[in-house]
Amino acid sequence: MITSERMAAVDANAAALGVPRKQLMESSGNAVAREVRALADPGASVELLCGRGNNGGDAFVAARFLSGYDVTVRLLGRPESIRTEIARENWAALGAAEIPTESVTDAADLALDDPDVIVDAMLGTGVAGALREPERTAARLANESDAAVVAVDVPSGIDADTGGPTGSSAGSGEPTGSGGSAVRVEADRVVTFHDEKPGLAALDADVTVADIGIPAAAERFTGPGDLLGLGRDPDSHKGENGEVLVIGGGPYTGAPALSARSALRAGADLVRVACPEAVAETVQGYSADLIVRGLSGDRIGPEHVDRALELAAGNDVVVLGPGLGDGDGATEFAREFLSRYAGRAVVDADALRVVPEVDTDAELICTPHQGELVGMGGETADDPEERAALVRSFADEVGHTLLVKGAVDAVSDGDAVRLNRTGNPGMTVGGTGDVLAGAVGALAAVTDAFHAAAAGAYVNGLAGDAAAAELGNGLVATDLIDRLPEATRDE
Ligand SMILES: NC(=O)C1=CN([C@@H]2O[C@H](COP(=O)(O)OP(=O)(O)OC[C@H]3O[C@@H](n4cnc5c(N)ncnc54)[C@H](O)[C@@H]3O)[C@@H](O)[C@H]2O)[C@H](O)CC1
Ligand SMILES: [K+]
Repeated sequence: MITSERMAAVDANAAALGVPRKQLMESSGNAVAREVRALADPGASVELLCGRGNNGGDAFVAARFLSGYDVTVRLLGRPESIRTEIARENWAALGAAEIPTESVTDAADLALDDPDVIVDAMLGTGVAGALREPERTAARLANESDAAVVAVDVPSGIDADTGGPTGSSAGSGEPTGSGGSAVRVEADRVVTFHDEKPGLAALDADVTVADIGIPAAAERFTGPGDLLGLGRDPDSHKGENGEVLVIGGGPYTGAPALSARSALRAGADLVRVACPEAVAETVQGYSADLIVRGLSGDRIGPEHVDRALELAAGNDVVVLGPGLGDGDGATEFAREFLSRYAGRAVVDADALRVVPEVDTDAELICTPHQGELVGMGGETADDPEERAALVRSFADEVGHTLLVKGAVDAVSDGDAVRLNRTGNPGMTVGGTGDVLAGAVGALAAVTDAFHAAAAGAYVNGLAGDAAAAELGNGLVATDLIDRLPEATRDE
């Protein structure tokens, strides 16, 4: 099963792996044509109802694969209004190949000549709201005809994620808000691409999943698609893009500052640091962009839990551990803090060891390297696939998301697993783990824990690769921070 949102991410990842959308559309169109061939012999009449997006583009390709059939390609809209370049290219290819096309803009001009097969390629996953005209009328005509109806990717008017009508948030199959009942194509067959869609199972249609050549690596590994949708809403206000509290420092002062600055560069609006008073000035000295809150004394200990919880309450995410040290008081603090905190937290460094034993309502993203993973009671292996399986089962066991750092990072929430290949040996320098924890913290303020961990690993490695390209093995952790804004851009 794959949601529309994940499908878009995987699509972008495939393009980054050298399999561009045009190639995918070619395979999609081919798969649609195969379905038509299975339904009707050559000579049969096939009406392709095409929208102006890529769903329509799939049908332009299908028409090319249907030589021997009496094909009509009917575009709902003017050719100039075809929205994507690849769909336009495939439309142009029809003309060049002398495959008959028609374009209809007015619903009143729509009529179907009793075809044997109708291909519904009006709307796929790019639909917004209930069907408009002329799609609405075309859907009615398709439903009234005796033809076998083959839907491309998803029947037009159906939300692929819910199975309900498009434009209804309930997705329950109930009519949409504007009074009229929702029109949707009642398909006999659906050719859907790459993987099953959650909304198709309940439909009264035969569903075929067509492999369109998206490599498994596009799902298995992080890629640029994992950043889609993480960009800022242009209308947002200060604080809406994430408020992060870093709790750490004491024996080390650089670590919490690195995490905090990283969170800012990865997109958080406000980042606060709670650290011992004795080092507060030093931490503040690293950057005027940080809001530093002192906790009495020179080490964080259990006496600071109340204050830390108070500070945490105003934030979306806590990053716990950078520079905390492994003293008994710090460990006790981490244990008690987590047992009383119920929000979302990234846990790193010396705070990791308390995770397996602590009883917490918090949602944690733990960022151990192999050694720390073993320290937590987890297992590791040399083979990356085996290691990924172990990370998955350990995440399931502890009930939290794990991001296990290595040459290839492994991320799992106990269910899904994603691997990250960005990064380079130059990043074994001190502080890059603090940068990662901060970046994941910033992302966890705007998306779910698993997505934040995967995207955080990806951007951290990408920033490291950009730094290494310029500085080789001379890179330092702050070089990554400087390159995070570019690495996190989602276009
Ligand atoms: N990897 C993939 O996901 C692949 C997908 N393919 C196909 O592409 C479609 C999705 O294409 P997209 O261009 O994003 O959107 P649509 O074609 O579904 O439609 C967008 C288009 O339709 C118009 N529109 C939107 N809402 C309405 C409405 N309520 N009523 C009428 N018209 C509407 C508007 O103009 C939009 O721009 C996917 O389903 C697959 O079929 C591939 O080709 C292969 C890879
Ligand atoms: K469709």
